[in-house]
Amino acid sequence: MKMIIEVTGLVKRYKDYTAVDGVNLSIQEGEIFGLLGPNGAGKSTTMNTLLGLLKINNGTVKMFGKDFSKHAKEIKQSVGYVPQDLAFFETLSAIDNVTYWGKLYGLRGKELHTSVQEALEFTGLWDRRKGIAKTFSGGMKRRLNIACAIVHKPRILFMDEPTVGVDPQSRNNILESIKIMNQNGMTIIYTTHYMEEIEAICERVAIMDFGKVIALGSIDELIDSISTGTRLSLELASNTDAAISLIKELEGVTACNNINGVLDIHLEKEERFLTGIMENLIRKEFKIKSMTLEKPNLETVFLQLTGKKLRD
Ligand SMILES: Nc1ncnc2c1ncn2[C@@H]1O[C@H](COP(=O)(O)OP(=O)(O)OP(=O)(O)O)[C@@H](O)[C@H]1O
Repeated sequence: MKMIIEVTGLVKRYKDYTAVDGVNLSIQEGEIFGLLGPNGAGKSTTMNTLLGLLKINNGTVKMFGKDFSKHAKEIKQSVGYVPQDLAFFETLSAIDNVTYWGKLYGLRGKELHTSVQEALEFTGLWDRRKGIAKTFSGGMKRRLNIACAIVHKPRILFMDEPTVGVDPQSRNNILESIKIMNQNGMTIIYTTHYMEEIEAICERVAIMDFGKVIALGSIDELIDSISTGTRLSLELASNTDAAISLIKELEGVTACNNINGVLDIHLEKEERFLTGIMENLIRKEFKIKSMTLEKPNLETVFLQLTGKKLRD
């Protein structure tokens, strides 16, 4: 697998405060790589150092196999950036904004014209190309932000929380377009504190907290790495306490408590333990009124590693 970004021992300090503290990352060409972490974890700072927007205090960054500090100008030609804050001119039209960014990246003439049209078509803004940016809805502004970032057809696209403040439909549109860009060969680095977005689009993820990468791998690998299993909430028609005695004895059950009349059951990971509980309850003629199942996810991984929730 070809590494398109290699980061070693990255440190970034703001005066005395260490915002990025010895980060190592290897990002493969063609993947959608997620940087997940709570507010202030150091995701944007990491991204901004990789983009050369912030000077690093220590460590090395290589992109396309080249040392960033020596080949910054050349590398930047093949990199795009969708910043967290909207980065276009409010008083210009969509087409003028994207053309401006295309020119900044050195596009001219027919190539510029075609690339601008493609970027606006891809983001669904071609029909509104003459509209002034400040009159656009939140979702359209986010899409314009993306169009400006991809006009020069970068090989790597950094996206810093590109769905902040958009409605669910626009969010889904943005996530779908990221998948299409990726299928067309673009490597995407995506930061968010929404675990659901990472689960929807990313192949691998680095979880950050206090400037450090505390876990790195595919979503399945990270979930497999923790001991927390499935949690089952079960409401029975009657005989809840009798059910507790039964369930506690079953294989794979690590805890079973009565919380306000609802059974809170913690299970080891395998599916067969859940089947075992159901079979036993039915055999003993317990009547189930309702049940919910909570499988471990990236939030659980974060909780187990740090003792806190992603969005605390
Ligand atoms: N210019 C700055 N000067 C001083 N401290 C800063 C500066 N920028 C960021 N920080 C601090 O560095 C830490 C990491 O910030 P950063 O923006 O990288 O986090 P983040 O994970 O991207 O958070 P968010 O999800 O809120 O964007 C925070 O504690 C933040 O307050």
